Amino acid sequence: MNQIFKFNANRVWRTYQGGKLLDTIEGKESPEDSSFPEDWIGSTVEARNVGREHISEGLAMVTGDDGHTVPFRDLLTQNKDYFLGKSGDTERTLEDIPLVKYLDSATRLHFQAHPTREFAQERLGLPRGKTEAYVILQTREDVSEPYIYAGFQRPPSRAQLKQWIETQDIKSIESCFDPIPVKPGDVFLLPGGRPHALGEGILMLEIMEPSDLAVRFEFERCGYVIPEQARFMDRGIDTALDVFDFSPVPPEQVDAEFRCPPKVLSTDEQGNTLEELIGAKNTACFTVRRATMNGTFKRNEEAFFYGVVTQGSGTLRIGDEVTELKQWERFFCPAGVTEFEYESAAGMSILECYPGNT
Ligand SMILES: O=P(O)(O)OC[C@H]1O[C@@H](O)[C@@H](O)[C@@H](O)[C@@H]1O
Repeated sequence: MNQIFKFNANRVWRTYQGGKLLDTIEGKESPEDSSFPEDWIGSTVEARNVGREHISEGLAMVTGDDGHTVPFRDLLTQNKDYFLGKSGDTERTLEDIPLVKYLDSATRLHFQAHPTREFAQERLGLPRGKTEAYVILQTREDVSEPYIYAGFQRPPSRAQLKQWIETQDIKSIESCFDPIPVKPGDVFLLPGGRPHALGEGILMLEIMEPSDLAVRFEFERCGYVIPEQARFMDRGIDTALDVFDFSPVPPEQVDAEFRCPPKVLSTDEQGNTLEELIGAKNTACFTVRRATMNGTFKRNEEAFFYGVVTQGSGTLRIGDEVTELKQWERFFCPAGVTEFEYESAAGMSILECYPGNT
């Protein structure tokens, strides 16, 4: 079996529309927006889609040498030591594996907030919350000012928000936010608790804690009504309101709070560069780096990671094993692979998504 696992598309049903660009990437004949706007890359997490419990979606499947198709996470648990490795002296578990998605929005998403890890553990009895990061890859040409909403610039009181949610006064809810402009290359970290909504026309790589927990406080978008059970994580509105971080993020603090300027970790005379996009100073939940190369780029890494080719093409070599990499392809590199080499004559850029420091 190859040491590097490549993944096929793994589209997941969501409450909003999008995915035309993902169809195009997959080479579909008539790309179109649909209720499958996300591709969960090598996912070890099952989607929570109320009303579709009879369908298992989210988990990535891989085919072993014996021809059997199994969930990728089953394969990982068969040899955790090799695939997941350790953090210091502590063995890594499935809960350390970030969930990585392509997300391609055709419409603005409904307003939502995700629990922090502490909230998930203390209040929901679940191991992980959903702090998430966005790496913007493309925006649609017909959307002139692509944006996201994040954090309350003008926070309402808890009682006020409760009333607006109950009466679905979306205009008032929206007035708490300013659109934050986004462009390809931008990186954001959205800690659990921060209310947000992604704008229309954005293709991004989303990296998050491995869960599918959301408080959805806008109940109808583009004709689709979110079922009651799916609004407040199957709890009441008061528990849902406890998820929110009401502290203000005034306009002049938005960048410092959410934007993550890349930090160059290393660069060489060939033009190979390794950057940290999300690191320990941003969150303990996961780490994201960008490797950009021209020619041969030798790498040493102790931790496992998901790699996503966002530009160009080339190869990844581990000893004699050579894996071809084309734009948009995605793969998993086990912790047991500590030395590898990227090679690209025409240039290639890879986003590498690692576990965090916890
Ligand atoms: O799960 P629904 O409500 O369709 O939301 C869809 C998406 O919202 C975004 O803000 C992210 O949190 C995604 O990870 C999530 O999948």
